[in-house]
Amino acid sequence: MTNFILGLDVGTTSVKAVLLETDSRTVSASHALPTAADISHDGGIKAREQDTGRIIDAVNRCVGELPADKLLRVRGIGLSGQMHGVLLWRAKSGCDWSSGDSFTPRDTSQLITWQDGRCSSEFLRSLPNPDSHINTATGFGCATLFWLIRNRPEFLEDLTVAGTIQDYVVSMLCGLDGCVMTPQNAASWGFFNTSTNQWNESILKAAGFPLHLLPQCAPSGGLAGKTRSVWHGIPAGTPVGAALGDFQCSVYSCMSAPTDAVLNISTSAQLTFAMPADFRPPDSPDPTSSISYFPYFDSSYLAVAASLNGGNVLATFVGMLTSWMTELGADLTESSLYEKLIHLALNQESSDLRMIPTILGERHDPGSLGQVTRISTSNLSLGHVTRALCHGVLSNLSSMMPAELLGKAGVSRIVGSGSALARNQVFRQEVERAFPFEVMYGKNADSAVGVAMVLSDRL
Ligand SMILES: Nc1ncnc2c1ncn2[C@@H]1O[C@H](COP(=O)(O)OP(=O)(O)O)[C@@H](O)[C@H]1O
Ligand SMILES: O=C(CO)[C@@H](O)[C@H](O)[C@H](O)[C@H](O)COP(=O)(O)O
Repeated sequence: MTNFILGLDVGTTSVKAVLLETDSRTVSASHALPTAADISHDGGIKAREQDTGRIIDAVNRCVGELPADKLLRVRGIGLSGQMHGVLLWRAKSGCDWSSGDSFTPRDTSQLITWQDGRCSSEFLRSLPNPDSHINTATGFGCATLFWLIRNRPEFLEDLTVAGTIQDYVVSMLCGLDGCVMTPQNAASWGFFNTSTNQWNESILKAAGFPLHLLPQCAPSGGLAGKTRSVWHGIPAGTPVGAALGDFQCSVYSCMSAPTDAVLNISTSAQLTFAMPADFRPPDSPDPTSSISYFPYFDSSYLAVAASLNGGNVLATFVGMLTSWMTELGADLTESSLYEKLIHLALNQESSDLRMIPTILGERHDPGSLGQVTRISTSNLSLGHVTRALCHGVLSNLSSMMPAELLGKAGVSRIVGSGSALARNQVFRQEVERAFPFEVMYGKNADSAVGVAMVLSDRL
């Protein structure tokens, strides 16, 4: 009888769930749901937070949509999700299982995400130098926790455990008292040395960081525990993998040769290729470099241009138009707006309007925000603007990781993944124009499939 692995990706915009057949390694069922979890804040500290209850509600609904007979035959659960972010919860009371075969969050904070901008450059300069090759940026878990200790110490009083949102789900499913984190997610928090796979404990301690909030480290691809209860029909005692990074899992789902680069566009965007097996990163970070080296599996690394400005650029434009239309008394759903904008931009093959769409800055250059230039009377249509936005996202990525660099690394093909790329043909056209390589689009190429494959390969 066929068995399945459940793969779940808790993204910034949506939750994706897939059932992967263990024998054939094919996707048998899948479902995605938006989390609609953003909490609005007015200016001030540039906070970007999400409501934990809404995210978990989307996770539960998404899994609940999968075929019940197949959920009974799930033999392993893998989670990936948005990296860098942090939420806190109270040990032993982080969730409530009393409603039956699913859980709801109880004593938790909101999720402070990778898009958070509260750590200014001045604040980051006040932090100790890490013993890590990865530079600490705003939105990184350890930087956010430092900010909370210094600015909102009361926030940490009753909450005793910290992790990413995907680590939280794993802990709740397994009924763990603490948090288990893989190097993939730990590296994304900063102050973690990927050569020794250890936190910078002495550096953090000397700077007054609450060491008890550092998760325990587990290998990427290893197990965190077993489900403590039946969950949507999935039997109690089912093995659960320690959570992985969404970026590494999207690569796992579709990189089939060392000559492949992977381009993922979801809320953010990443262009990446695998470093040779013997590559070891430098001892210290280069804060001005647009390329970083993130741990993959078994001491290997991926070189990545991780852009903060991907599908969210278009989502912000759609959000802006929606609110303008509301103010003007018109009404159009977001999905029909996407459809119309994409259609209009496809009819506008190119534009002389120039958009630098870095509305969140970039980690290597946080001060460089978006710009629009070459505005004329003839390039103000929605087709021009949408085309220029999509072109700008790809130009920015190709400036962070130029084609020549990819060529020198031996790349001969780009594999596309992520739903923003899959759903937007204008993005796909711009990828093909930005890079002189064959571009192919992975079928089912995304993080939920990747994390299920990892578990299936390693269980
Ligand atoms: N109806 C739509 N048509 C085309 N693109 C869309 C649509 N809705 C959302 N998107 C794009 O998808 C992006 C989110 O992709 P998703 O894979 O859900 O993100 P994440 O994995 O970060 O949660 C948005 O930022 C937006 O660019
Ligand atoms: O910075 C990196 C990797 O270094 C990020 O891109 C990482 O993948 C994060 O998880 C994303 O920013 C969030 O992912 P997504 O929701 O945009 O898919």
